[in-house]
Amino acid sequence: MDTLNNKKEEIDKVETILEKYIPENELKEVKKILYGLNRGQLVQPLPINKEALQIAESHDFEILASKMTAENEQLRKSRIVRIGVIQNCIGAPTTAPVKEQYKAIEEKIEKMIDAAGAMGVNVLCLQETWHMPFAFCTRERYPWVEFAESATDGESVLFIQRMARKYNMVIVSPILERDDVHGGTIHNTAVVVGNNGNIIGKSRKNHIPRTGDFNESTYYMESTLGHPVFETVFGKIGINICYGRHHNLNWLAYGLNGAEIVFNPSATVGELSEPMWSIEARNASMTNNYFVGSINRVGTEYFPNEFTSGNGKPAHKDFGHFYGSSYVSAPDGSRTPGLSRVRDGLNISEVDLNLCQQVKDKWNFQMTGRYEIYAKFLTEYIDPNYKPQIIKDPSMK
Ligand SMILES: NC(=O)NCCC(=O)O
Repeated sequence: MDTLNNKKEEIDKVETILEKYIPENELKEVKKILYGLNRGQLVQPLPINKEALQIAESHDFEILASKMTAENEQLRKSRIVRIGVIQNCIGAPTTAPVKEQYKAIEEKIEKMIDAAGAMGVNVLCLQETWHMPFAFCTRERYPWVEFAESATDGESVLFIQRMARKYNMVIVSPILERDDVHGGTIHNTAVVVGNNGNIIGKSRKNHIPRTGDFNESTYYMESTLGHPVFETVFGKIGINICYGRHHNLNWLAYGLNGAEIVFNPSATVGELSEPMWSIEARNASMTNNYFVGSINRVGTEYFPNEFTSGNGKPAHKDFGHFYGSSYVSAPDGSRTPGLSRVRDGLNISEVDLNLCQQVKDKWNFQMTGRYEIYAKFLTEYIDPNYKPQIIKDPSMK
């Protein structure tokens, strides 16, 4: 069997279908409802230059670009940054030697970063454990743990540092990390590389899934690093890795620590989560008043040995289809179109970070949030003797 990519026919994207079947004037209204408005108008396309288009065309990936604006202020200058998110399928079968698999992905990513560089992207994020297949369904150790690498001088980290330096770009690089200082333990980590190629720090996955084939707790534990926000020359950045997007308090913590952009590098499949994909991160943008870059891998990855999900269904060799659809959502509730469900792609958004404070000043969630009552509630709730506050209708038997 071909262990590389899509075998089943998958639709490319919802946007193409809407554009194909809905008349132009009605489409505008539909888009307003589905994608929201940025300062009273649909999120506008940003012109893509020739160089970036050529790279995308000759290396067979999609490139999208949008623009979201903020009001001009009297005292603060606009803070325009270009955010990029990259999605990709693996580059070689999961049965190829580890080094070969890594190199095949690195080659693709290099071209996509070149295109981001040509478009003047300032802050870029790759998908969850971008340098390897998402093999955590298998529960096998080898060869998958051999992809794990040091967050300071691993092969992919050195590569990303080179690219960051080349394009004066902050790059968030989500990897499988091997922590040699702590007994060679493995973590699901995002390394934050500054625009000078320096390592600013790292964040780790806070919530490890316990659902379906996502057997990740076989490999790594929950982060103990909190909710770090990295202050960079292009804004304050947090990283909420994949399954953390189902946890509202996780999103909240990055917001309370001052994030202006939160990335959600993910690996998730159609049947499990696709209806939730366009809602959760966008909701987090609105309620916490920051931009979110949501990234999901593409393709179907086949593994050599069968595994089960513990749900009575037959054993199988793949997770299902990773549906891509990476997009950026804004604090005002608007969002960009998504990338393809089946192709590699780079989605760029030019944004004004001043929008974060402007939306805070409009909605006042930070003034109306009752953090003290939630803190009290949670303190009581985690007590083993907690009694739920339920008032029962006395007329019920
Ligand atoms: N990678 C990962 O955490 N996936 C879990 C599935 C999901 O959250 O949709």
